[in-house]
Amino acid sequence: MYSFLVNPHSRSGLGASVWKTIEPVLKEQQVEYQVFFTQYQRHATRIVHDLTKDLNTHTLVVLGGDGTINEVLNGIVDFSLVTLGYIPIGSSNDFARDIGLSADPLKALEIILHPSQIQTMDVGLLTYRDRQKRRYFAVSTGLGFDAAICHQAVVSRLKVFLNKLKLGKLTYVGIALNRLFYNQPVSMKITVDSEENTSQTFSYEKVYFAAVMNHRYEGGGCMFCPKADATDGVLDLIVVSRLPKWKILILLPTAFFGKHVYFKGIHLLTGTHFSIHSEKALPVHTDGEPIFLQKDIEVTLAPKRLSVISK
Ligand SMILES: Nc1ncnc2c1ncn2[C@@H]1O[C@H](COP(=O)(O)OP(=O)(O)OP(=O)(O)O)[C@@H](O)[C@H]1O
Repeated sequence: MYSFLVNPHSRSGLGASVWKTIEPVLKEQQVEYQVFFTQYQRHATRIVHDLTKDLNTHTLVVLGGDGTINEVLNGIVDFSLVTLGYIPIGSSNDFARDIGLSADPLKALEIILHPSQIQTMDVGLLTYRDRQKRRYFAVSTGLGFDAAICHQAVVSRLKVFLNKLKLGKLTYVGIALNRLFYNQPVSMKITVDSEENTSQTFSYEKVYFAAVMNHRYEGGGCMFCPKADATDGVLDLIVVSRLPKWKILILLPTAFFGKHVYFKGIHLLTGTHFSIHSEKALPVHTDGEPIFLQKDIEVTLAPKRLSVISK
């Protein structure tokens, strides 16, 4: 039995119309399925928690964007009991981009119904407020400028307008320029635990953002950590610091090709646990979904991995 989680609101309303093309195929192929439509923010988490708390195996199929994937992850009671299928219809789709999932909903559905490859993927775990609060992430979590863009995108009318023109990705470019102008860089102290159980602390001045990535892309195709691999058992960190704003304007387009790594001021590290302390409270996101301002976050890997239909 397939359980479909449909965010009708994804890409400003595309979700509902895509479902209308998916459902006839399921009926025609006599697929056993149930469907849940999300009605409000974080509803997907609640639905998935209720579904998976029976501790049976489940195949969950998400029709939405990275934000819906994030909400679904945070509802799963035991990752090892779930197989995830994904029909990417969001604005940024960074999770799908790295796995190479088809952007054509009917092709993606065909793969989900007849999979030839299931990948076991790492899941990231963010904790904050002295580990009292936690959120899983599929793609990345970040503190600073990248999260400020996500915070702004949630309230942006620009996103709705550009999504209607099928140019949703441009939302992030427009908002990035705006945030770059207003956000001031800060100092950060970052402790990284490596795979070999060594721990090192680094201090950075004038940091625009620090992002811990499980996949290579965030922000709608920026390959911030070109070596990130969601199957390697480690997380990748990027810190962007000590760069004049005009240089960041030049750097950002190069990040679409992973060429930003050659700029002085880009720091890349890998590890299994990161403690990040910022001089000031900054916006935080997981998979593009905003979390209130934080000064201290910790990022690590969830103890269990998730099976994802990839081909
Ligand atoms: N019925 C609903 N009405 C309003 N918002 C909803 C509804 N269902 C889910 N949401 C919210 O929609 C937000 C965005 O969803 P999603 O990530 O699927 O699409 P997107 O923003 O277009 O894509 P991306 O995250 O890839 O940019 C999530 O924060 C989710 O909580």
